[in-house]
Amino acid sequence: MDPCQSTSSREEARRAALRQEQAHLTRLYTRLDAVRERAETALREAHGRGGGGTRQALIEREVTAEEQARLVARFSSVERGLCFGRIDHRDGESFHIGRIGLRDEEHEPLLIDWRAPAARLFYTATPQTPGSLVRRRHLHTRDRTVVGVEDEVFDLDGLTEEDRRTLVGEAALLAALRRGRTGRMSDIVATIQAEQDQVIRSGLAGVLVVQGGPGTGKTVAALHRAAYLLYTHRDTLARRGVLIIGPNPTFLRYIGQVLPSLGETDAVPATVGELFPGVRATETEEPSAALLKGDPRMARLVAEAVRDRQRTPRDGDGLRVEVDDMELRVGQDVCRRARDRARGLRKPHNIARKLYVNDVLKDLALDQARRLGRPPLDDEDVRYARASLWAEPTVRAAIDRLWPYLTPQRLLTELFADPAALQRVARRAGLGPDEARTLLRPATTRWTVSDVPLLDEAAELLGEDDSAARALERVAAEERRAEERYAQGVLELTGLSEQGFLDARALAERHRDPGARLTTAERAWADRRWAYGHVIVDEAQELSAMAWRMVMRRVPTRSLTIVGDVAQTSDPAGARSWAEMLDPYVGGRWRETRLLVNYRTPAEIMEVAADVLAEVAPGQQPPESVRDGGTPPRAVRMATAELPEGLPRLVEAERAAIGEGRVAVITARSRVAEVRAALPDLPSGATPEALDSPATTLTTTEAKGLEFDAVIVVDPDGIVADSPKGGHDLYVAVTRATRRLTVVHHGELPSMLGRLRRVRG
Ligand SMILES: Nc1ncnc2c1ncn2[C@@H]1O[C@H](COP(=O)(O)OP(=O)(O)OP(=O)(O)O)[C@@H](O)[C@H]1O
Repeated sequence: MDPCQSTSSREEARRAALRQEQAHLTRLYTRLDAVRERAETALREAHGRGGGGTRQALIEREVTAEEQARLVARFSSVERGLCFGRIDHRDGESFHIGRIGLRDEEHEPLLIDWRAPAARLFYTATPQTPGSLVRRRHLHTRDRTVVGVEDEVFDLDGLTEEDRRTLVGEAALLAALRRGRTGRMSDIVATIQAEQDQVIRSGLAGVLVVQGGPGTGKTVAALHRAAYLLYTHRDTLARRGVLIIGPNPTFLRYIGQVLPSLGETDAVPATVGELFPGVRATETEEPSAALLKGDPRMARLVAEAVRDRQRTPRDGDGLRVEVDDMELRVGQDVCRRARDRARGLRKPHNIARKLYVNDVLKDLALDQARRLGRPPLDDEDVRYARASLWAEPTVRAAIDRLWPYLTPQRLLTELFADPAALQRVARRAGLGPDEARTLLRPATTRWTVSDVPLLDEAAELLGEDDSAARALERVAAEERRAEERYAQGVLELTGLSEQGFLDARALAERHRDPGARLTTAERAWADRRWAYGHVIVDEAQELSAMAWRMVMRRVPTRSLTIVGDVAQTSDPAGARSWAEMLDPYVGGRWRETRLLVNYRTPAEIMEVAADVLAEVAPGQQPPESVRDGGTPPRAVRMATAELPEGLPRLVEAERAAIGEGRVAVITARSRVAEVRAALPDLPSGATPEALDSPATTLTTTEAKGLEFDAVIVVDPDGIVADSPKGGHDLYVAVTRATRRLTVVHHGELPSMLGRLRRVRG
């Protein structure tokens, strides 16, 4: 802003800038309406063409319909905030920046996609390093109207006379940060900061770790990175998909709108508890069990559990089976040899089982022939006899006892419910008797989040007998190649290959059968062995060593973005350092970016959080707040007996204080029942309504990654005492607030919260 401008000339400048930008915005929306209309018409026509015609016509119609539907969805998703910025270059060229790229009828650019290289300076230019920019302008719009503009001038002399007259200044970022929370994370395309831009546009290959304190925009930057990578590497990533791992279902709902609002739908969100198809675990373990189940020694335990199911008969007589009133026998030594031979294959248990079964069946067949007085069997006779013996339920049952076909679920359910087997297997895996007892539980217990990596580990070691499927797949692969060659021809004919939305393989896949019409996300979701093109792990500090083993199997290319804060680790099996977690997989070949500015929590609250951090993780640096908050954070003393009356009163007062925003009451897992009883009308953090309600109750675990206008933390001592990482949980809890923080305590206020202003309840 030009300091010499008087108030009235500033107002005049503002109005002129608004008029200028409104004219361009109107043009943009007119163009958006036109391209959307065209896509809708094309879609209607494609649907209207009926089912007849040649194969070529059928494929063309399919291509058109799918692509036009995709375009309609994309154009509709960018309606809000279509254009949010403009950059002016020294050579007089100027570009408007928006959610998507648009060109006019003459193919001249009207709007540059925020992810395109031409938009980069909008995010990275600073007064020290402006590049070729003379000005950056932020546009504030409501529906299709420009309601504000804000300029940063890098070179006043570089502006034209008219531009100088329309200079306007106002902090776009701070305006965005002060907005009341809606219960859903919003995109930040308009205000991405330079340090975040580096994260977003970092290359696809390799492992990028984004370490940063609470509120530094790690999550939001990672989501924009997903959108950027999908835009820049669409060919690879649209086919293989991007997996986004978050700490719990509420968090995934919280971030769920960001990518669709950026026009991207190819990402697959999941918690660790959902990564094993067919199991959807949400419950967590007691800290001691969670710690043990996350320990890398569990990989050995699972391996030993599998070996334990590859047995030889205990009876010195070997295997004895009744078939047609005759007892057949196979000696113990023969069974042992068959077992050793099958193990020697070094194949998964269920695959190696075939060899074992064949060996034992052969000996049973020989024994049967001997007992029936038949002449020696040739190979053909053996094959026949084996097949008919395998059809006998008694034979199957006997062999199953020695080398059963196992699913991961069966293996672990039976292991955890069998004290003797657990002790035996644990001893062989190097675990102590007490540790084995920690794992013991009834067979009816539901799967927990910590069980899921163990199921995945078991699935790797057990394998599936898919030889028949593989034979079919070989035939299908040849057919597929022929279809792709054909589809490539169609794409070239329709010109769609140039637009880059679809490639021959994707087209051939979609056309082949109804199953293939599933989206990438749907196919990936159902397939445990799906290899993603890129994986983003949020709140990554919470993942145990066993969970990392599972995640790494999902991304053999090791193209990952790992987002987290080791100072916020609350899972007992979580990370103490990134090196400890990552080195086993990439041997030191990972790059780290640190985000240092807190965009969420006002400075007054962050000072309190910094005291907590100094106590629980000395040496860790808290991030610096970008803004002051006004309301000093406070402590309210309330006896436990007063909670039923005092808490609802407090929640009401906070709601009144913040107006439109959201209130959260956060407490320890051990206190949450009591707190929920005092606030029966509030939904709990684990329910789908939690985010849409004006107020909610959460445990510290459920509050991970979320934010609220006002936060009431109940019983800080209880939070600290609740688990070995309780201090870190308290740090998480006090850093969830965007405006107001209240701590409710019944005893003495912990000294690390001494900075809070004490008030009466
Ligand atoms: N450049 C930005 N412009 C506008 N808002 C931003 C920007 N960067 C971050 N924010 C906002 O700051 C808040 C915190 O961001 P985010 O949740 O991504 O932080 P985080 O580092 O993941 O935090 P935590 O570790 O505590 O979960 C969000 O409301 C986010 O939208």
